[in-house]
Amino acid sequence: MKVLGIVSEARDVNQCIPATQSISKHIKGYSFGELKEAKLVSLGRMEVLGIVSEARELSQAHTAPVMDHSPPFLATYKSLFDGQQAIDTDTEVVECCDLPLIDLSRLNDVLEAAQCKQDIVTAASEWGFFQIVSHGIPDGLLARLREEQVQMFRQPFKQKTSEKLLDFDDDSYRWGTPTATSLKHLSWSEAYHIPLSSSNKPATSSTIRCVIEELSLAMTQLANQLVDTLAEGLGRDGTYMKENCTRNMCYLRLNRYPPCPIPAQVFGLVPHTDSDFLTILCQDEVIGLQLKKGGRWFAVRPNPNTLVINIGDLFQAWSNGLYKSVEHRVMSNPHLERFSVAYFMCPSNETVIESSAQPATYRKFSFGEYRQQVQQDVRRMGHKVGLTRFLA
Ligand SMILES: O=C(O)CCC(=O)C(=O)O
Ligand SMILES: [Fe+2]
Repeated sequence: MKVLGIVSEARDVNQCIPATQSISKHIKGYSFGELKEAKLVSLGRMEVLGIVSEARELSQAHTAPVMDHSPPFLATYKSLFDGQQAIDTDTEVVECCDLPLIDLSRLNDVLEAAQCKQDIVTAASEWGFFQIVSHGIPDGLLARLREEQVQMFRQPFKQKTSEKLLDFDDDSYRWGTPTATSLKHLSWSEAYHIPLSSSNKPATSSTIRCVIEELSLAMTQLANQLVDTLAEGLGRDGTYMKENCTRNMCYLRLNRYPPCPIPAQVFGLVPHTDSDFLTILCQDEVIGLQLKKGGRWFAVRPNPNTLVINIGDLFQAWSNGLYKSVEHRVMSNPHLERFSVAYFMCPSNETVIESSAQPATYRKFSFGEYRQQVQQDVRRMGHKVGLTRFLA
């Protein structure tokens, strides 16, 4: 417990560092969340004290004014903060969990392939979430994207809101939740939302452009491979999905969760399910992602060496509820910033989602219809209702 005490001192010291440049970097590559969650009592006392004094030095060196790259959450959403309740997650006991881990290289081994496919189907049915290794996306490519992502978010806030991101769409930069009417609907995060259709425009020579192009090709290949396996598990083939979810229908979202001074009051990303077939998520080492399983919230232990896969609403409907689109959220963190990248596998608006199983749990609907309903619910009620609107 002594170490935890020291860590909390480190945490207080870290609070003084305006840029909050991940204390994880100063605690031997562990984020504070990990230290706390995993109770890494094996860390030597002297080592931790050394880190604390390093943090102190840093705090003194960083007496610069507050960074101008973070969005003005407190000022903009002031009316929501006045007199509102906390989101009340502090009273919940949230356990840490490891997602089922699947080594995709087993798919290429004649002896292992069938079991590997079964593991994917089981994870999609029981968890709606799993993590993968040997996924074919080069580590170097993911690292280059992360570098570019950090640079993009480090631009002054004004520049992010006023400048078009290269030749991507005008409104690709988003922050907070403009539709929020209460604190529980506000997300303390910023994002670049990039439709991959814009990849078809003539490529500029910018690095981010090239990285996104390369990554989206690799992600599409990976998503197709997963979809083939998951469709096979339903006795169907993946052709329908691959034909309708072409790369130019998909999205990439670059997320940043700035440190939040009032973490008990606001989420980093509000609880939601994804409105797609499948999401591929690449997170950093900072804890934050939580998912609901059996009515309880679990914190996903971050593993930057894996990619996280989660089933979206459309797959749940198409599989007649066999695969689960599970509610998830990101907790805000008072000290650490967090980055993630999500690839959303979406079909065209005209694509009709219909289960082949009988009796069907959901009526058939087009993706365009689903999207419109989600937007309408968010506008009118402040939150998404989702698939229950489409019960048969
Ligand atoms: O940042 C994360 O870990 C989750 C992001 C997410 O759920 C989303 O963008 O839909
Ligand atoms: Fe999500």
